[in-house]
Amino acid sequence: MSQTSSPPAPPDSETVLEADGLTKHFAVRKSGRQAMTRAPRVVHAVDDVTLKLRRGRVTALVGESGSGKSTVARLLAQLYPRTGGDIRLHGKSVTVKGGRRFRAYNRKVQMIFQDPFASLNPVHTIRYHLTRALRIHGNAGKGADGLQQALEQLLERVQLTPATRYLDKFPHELSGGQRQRVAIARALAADPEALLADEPVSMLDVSIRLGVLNLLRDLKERLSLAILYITHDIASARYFADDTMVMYAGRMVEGGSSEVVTQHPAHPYTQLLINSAPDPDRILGEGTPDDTEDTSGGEPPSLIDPPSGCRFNPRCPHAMEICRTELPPRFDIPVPVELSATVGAPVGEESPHWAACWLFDQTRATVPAGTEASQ
Ligand SMILES: Nc1ncnc2c1ncn2[C@@H]1O[C@H](COP(=O)(O)OP(=O)(O)OP(=O)(O)O)[C@@H](O)[C@H]1O
Repeated sequence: MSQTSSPPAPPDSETVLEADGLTKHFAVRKSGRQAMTRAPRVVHAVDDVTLKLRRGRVTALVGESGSGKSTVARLLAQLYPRTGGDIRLHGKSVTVKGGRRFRAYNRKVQMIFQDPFASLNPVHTIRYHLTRALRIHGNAGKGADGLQQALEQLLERVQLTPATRYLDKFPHELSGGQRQRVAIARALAADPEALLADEPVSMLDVSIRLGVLNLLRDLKERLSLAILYITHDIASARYFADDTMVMYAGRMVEGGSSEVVTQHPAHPYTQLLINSAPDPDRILGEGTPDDTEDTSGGEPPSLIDPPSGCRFNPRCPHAMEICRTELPPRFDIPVPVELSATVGAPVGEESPHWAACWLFDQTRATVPAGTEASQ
């Protein structure tokens, strides 16, 4: 399988959407006597997540089930209020709760969900769904001809041609891949700058996943979209994403260029993910969506009472005393010489590879065997 062919982000690559210290705690409902006696408890779904989505680039957010990926996407889409942190669109802080301001934000930032069948109303045709989206966002053109032209252009953009073959069909008359293309077309009706794609191919038949990812990549290039690609499958991140961020138990643990993160994983959790999903060709036709789930090497912790220090420490083969008590900051990791041309210079103030892991604290102990690949 070929890897993503995008060049490194140029230093001036424009940040469309960014999260800074994003945090979301869900209140846990207490029942009966608990309500009288216990202090309020929360699920630490997302803690201190910082990321940037840039024009014309795909950023993958990878992690096992329950790590907080969907919550990050929903926070970025302003579907949930956040507990803390900031969301900036073109550098301006935005908090919207609904109404006109939400619609204006939503015009720039669109979300695509995992299950295209659930996101399309079965009683309405594709024409209805797309017309509604075009009208809401003021892109329906002038008169009946303008609308028809806009509808056909949308379906052509997602490679459903001739458009007239699909416009008057109902969702159940389309295949899963075609439905997901319609869901993408509906998102494009807003003419967005950022797309938040929450596991956009994991419910599709393996034979058509690659086609949908290639379509998203094509749209990224033609429309200069900033795309967040959420997945369990780190192999597909290497194929599809320019940059990859790894999440564990609500926190970001590693990030950088996809090539370096997937070929020279630094954080022991990323190494575990890669070792349990070793076949980069699986996306092309082997296995099922559930195969991508990593369940090896222990269980993720409770997010109601997460471990202190590094949240991965109870599962980590290299855990040291400090890992149990102190939260690791991000440490920059040198890019291997053979990849430095591909990965390019750091973008702005950012490192092309970092890990939140005490193993990479140069002022401390030597790096243990098995983690030296990216040193
Ligand atoms: N509305 C909610 N109320 C309470 N807890 C929630 C809510 N939504 C998510 N959570 C919890 O937050 C944590 C993160 O969930 P999230 O769905 O963001 O993870 P994920 O990485 O996207 O998982 P998956 O890949 O299974 O979708 C989980 O422990 C989940 O149970």
